[in-house]
Amino acid sequence: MTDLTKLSMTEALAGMAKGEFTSVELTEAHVRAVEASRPLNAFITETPDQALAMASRADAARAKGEAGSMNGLPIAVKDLFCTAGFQTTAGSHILEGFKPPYESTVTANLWRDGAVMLGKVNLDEFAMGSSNMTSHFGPVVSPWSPGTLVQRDAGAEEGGFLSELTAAVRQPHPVQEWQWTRKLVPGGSSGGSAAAVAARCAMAATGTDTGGSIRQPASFVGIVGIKPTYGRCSRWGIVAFASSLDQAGPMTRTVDDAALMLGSMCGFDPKDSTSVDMAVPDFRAALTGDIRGLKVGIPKEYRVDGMPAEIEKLWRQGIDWLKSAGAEPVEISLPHTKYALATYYIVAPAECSSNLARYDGVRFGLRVEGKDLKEMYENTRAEGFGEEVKRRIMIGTYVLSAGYYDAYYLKAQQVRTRIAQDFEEAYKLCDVILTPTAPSTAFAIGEKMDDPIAMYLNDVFTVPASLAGLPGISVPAGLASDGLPLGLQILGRPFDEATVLKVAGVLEQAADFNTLPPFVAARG
Ligand SMILES: NC(=O)C[C@H](N)C(=O)O
Repeated sequence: MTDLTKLSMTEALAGMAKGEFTSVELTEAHVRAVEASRPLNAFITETPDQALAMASRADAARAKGEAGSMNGLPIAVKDLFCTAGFQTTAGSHILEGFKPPYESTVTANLWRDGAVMLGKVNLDEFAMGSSNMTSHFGPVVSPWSPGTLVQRDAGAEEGGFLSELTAAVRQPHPVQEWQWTRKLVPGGSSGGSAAAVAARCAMAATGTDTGGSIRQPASFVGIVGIKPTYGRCSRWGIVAFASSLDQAGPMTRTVDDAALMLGSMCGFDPKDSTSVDMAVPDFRAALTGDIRGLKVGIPKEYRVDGMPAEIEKLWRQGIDWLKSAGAEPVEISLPHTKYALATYYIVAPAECSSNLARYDGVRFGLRVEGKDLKEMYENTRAEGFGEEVKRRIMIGTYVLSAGYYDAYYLKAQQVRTRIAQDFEEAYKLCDVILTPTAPSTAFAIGEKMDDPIAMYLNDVFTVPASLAGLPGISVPAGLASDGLPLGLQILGRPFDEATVLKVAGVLEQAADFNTLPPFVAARG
């Protein structure tokens, strides 16, 4: 029988429709893969019982002819989405043990369409980071990290304290252990989502992207990740980081899967005042492969100093691929790009400082007592938040404070408008924009942690579209000379995810990226 964990979601749907296997079988295979992938630390909470119960319901629905668009597909959920009755931590100590009494709209939509929940996956604390290193639950290890599978003879090792008699009757059994030579980050903040999908333990995962959190990890682990237009997916029930930027989106192994899952996740939701009441197109139908005559903008300002030659080369390769498919590259200018990072790292912390004020020890999760109410607040927040979150709360509080508001926050909002106008102008000349997703391949766990600015630079190509609220996708485009994946990013006009996905499909075909991460190749 085929290895069910290697199928794409659309292949699995076809297999289940033909009766080749059931959702329960598909889910069991993934539950085993989740267990085998524990060395990656991708999951904060595994929910195998829930998964199998949902899978049987999906099989029953299929038998009755009531299969939804995601029927029976086992997926992972970033631990930033509230899941009713299941711990939702946001990767933070302050929310440890918090079981929401309600379900986020995005996950509710996925369950409505028959998807199966394998568990909740790790992330940077409150989605603040580009490495998954800021999680209270420890870093996630990328399945691309080099290492070897070691067979250890457990029986023989235990021999030390077994009597000779027991040792004689006991059969030594081999234990498989993965030994890392170097541990790499999966990117972030949706690092657990990225690792789980790349490691073939989840067929897909939900992610969220505030300044690149879906696209950068997708690039680091060689998968597809789309951040839809701001307002396309409901933010209701997603733990808020920066409300004017946060967007949910799918992380998958193919563009077709991304189109399928996005269709299920999005849609108007009256519970989110920024949700846009607009029909959801059939995203899969847009994947025609026909991009003849389409104008692809190449922003000259994205040639940043110090960008490795390899990334530049891959970008050129991407242009050639689209050209041979009949698209027309045009040079465009996004003149305010150089202010995007600084703008983002004022706006996002400002909103975070306000959003995170609610964690006071009274309403959710952790409470650390003190001699009075004020001391209880201080103790709870001092113990509950990690370093990066505290840094952002402090920056945010500073830029919003009297005397600095005009100089920082207001100015940043004005620059944000300029950045959005740059894109408006550019889209008069082109239909989509092609750029690299990230300025490097994955780095080692521990690197850049003492240099926040170096960490923030990861977002240099992703934040401009976030500030402008535009859709963007990262597609795996190849391997760099260090053997690690690199992605290319396609940005589109507001609510034109269909074209973004169509172009992504063409890139996907041209790149034909199908290398398995070493961790998966060793698992067999
Ligand atoms: N949340 C995100 O989109 C990630 C971004 N690197 C940040 O730390 O804000």
